[in-house]
Amino acid sequence: MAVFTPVSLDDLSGWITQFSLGKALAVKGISSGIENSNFFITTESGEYVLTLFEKLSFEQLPFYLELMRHLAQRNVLVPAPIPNRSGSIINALNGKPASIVTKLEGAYQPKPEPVHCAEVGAMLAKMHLAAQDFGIRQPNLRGLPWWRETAPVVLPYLDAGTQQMLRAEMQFQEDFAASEIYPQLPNGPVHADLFRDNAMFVGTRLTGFFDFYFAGCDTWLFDLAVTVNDWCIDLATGALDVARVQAMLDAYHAVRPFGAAEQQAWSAMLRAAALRFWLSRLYDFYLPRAAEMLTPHDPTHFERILRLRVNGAVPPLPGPN
Ligand SMILES: Nc1ncnc2c1ncn2[C@@H]1O[C@H](COP(=O)(O)OP(=O)(O)OP(=O)(O)O)[C@@H](O)[C@H]1O
Ligand SMILES: N[C@@H](CCO)C(=O)O
Repeated sequence: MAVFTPVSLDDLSGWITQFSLGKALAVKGISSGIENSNFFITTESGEYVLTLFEKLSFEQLPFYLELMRHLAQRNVLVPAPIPNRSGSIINALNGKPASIVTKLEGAYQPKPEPVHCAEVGAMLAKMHLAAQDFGIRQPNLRGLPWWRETAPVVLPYLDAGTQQMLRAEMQFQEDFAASEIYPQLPNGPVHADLFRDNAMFVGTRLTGFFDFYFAGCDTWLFDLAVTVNDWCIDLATGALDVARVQAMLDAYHAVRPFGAAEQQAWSAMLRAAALRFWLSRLYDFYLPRAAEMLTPHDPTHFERILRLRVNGAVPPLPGPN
């Protein structure tokens, strides 16, 4: 259920006149997604996606939507927000902030192969470079300060052995963040949630990344680690698939070569990326919030991934050219 605020063709017909998109012809609710109300809309000028933001406010939205506009203008494959005739990309509809963005072609790839991972790696590097001069700064709101707040809240729900693992990983990440390596890692605006269901493909051609609503400023390597931990694993076990990891890392490196500090930080960053989603899934599982938690994601998936990243070897980043 992903339409919390309904929009009729009548509602849309009046509202759309502020855009240069022609008349509204159709509006259809999108059933996936748990954060916002999303619709495919058809106007005389084509197909678009309309989003009504259920939780994010007018003040919070510019970071995400202006980032998408910035990236789209630099040929990074992301949905482009459509401005109204006054240039505004966030406009109230049925009492909620709303935006129209271009519709990406294709579908998400549930079983990515090395060729898909290479496309994603190259575009991710391009995105990091293109976002460097983006003018609005917002930290990753699911970064270390949020882990510090959240770990004590979920700890009481875990058995003693799992509590011990979470405490140990928090300490490891505190030490890593305070190390000499950490400040040497390049950073900037990142997607921070680039799972396989947040990118579209037509065959093996990537058509774009979407769902930027966890974006924030963080290290580029963290973004890559989040991406590798979802795209390049066997979903059943969490084990890394070396061919997919290699394809993604090589393609990223070809666009934006890794530095020495990043090579040293890689294994710790894969752990950080696993910890971040383990914590959010634990929180959503044990402290559900009304309708959005009808089907909470399984936290043990990221607990398994974290154990593997702590105990197993990980393929290294490609070296200097
Ligand atoms: N620009 C786009 N082009 C094509 N399809 C899109 C676009 N934006 C969203 N969609 C479709 O709408 C669905 C829901 O969007 P999204 O995943 O952003 O939902 P959400 O509720 O905002 O977030 P979440 O994934 O966190 O629940 C996507 O799975 C995708 O199929
Ligand atoms: N990608 C997140 C969901 C939030 O977008 C997860 O799998 O836990």
